[in-house]
Amino acid sequence: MAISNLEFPVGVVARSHSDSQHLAQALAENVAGALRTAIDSHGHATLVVSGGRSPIAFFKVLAQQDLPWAKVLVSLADERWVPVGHEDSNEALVREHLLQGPAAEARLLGLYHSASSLEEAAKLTEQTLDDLPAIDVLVLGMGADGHTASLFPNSPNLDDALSENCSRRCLPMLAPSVPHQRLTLTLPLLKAARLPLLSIEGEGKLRVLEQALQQRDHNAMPISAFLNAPLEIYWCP
Ligand SMILES: O=C1O[C@H](COP(=O)(O)O)[C@@H](O)[C@H](O)[C@H]1O
Repeated sequence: MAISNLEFPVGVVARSHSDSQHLAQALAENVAGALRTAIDSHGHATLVVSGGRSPIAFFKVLAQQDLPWAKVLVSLADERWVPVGHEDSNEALVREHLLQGPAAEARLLGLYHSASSLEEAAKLTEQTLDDLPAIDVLVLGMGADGHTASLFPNSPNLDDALSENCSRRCLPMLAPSVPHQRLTLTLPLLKAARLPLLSIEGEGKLRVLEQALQQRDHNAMPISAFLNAPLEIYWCP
């Protein structure tokens, strides 16, 4: 299947790349260009990225881009509720693969807090997010179950997190995979990004995307809540 065979709403652009490395290069150039534009327009830029395994190649190319990195704030769309030293930490992934070389000058706003419960941690993250300016560039990923950020199918709090009127910027979520406990940015904050991008790889995820577009069931496939304009989708087999 090719991504060009899928029917997207007006204003959703899908870009196909030959492989992971070409996707990473094109995505990094687009993100770097948008960060430069943001810095030219308001003096600083805010980039929110996803975790998981897929973004590593993109992070490495982006880290080498010629940018005034000290003017860039990097944060995360979601976090696994594990300390930053843990191998599953999304923040650790960003530190290891993005905040290197020239990009080491960027500031990182992490989401993780140690607390007595996941709910308490999410409240602390909510306070942290007071320091997050409007998002210039958002790079979402998507899991094979149709989750994006840590908006997991059928998780408690999902309805609230996907509501346009959600009063919280961060909510606790439960993933079906280990680590179960997650912190996610909620839909209104994510959807306010000036340049929202979605990066996915593989035939399997393309079929998940197709299903999400057809079913439009946000509870079963939360990614579907984001499949509307404006959105640029990057895909490779
Ligand atoms: O758990 C997560 O999964 C998704 C997808 O990850 P991937 O490695 O399959 O691309 C990711 O977007 C999210 O940030 C992460 O916490």
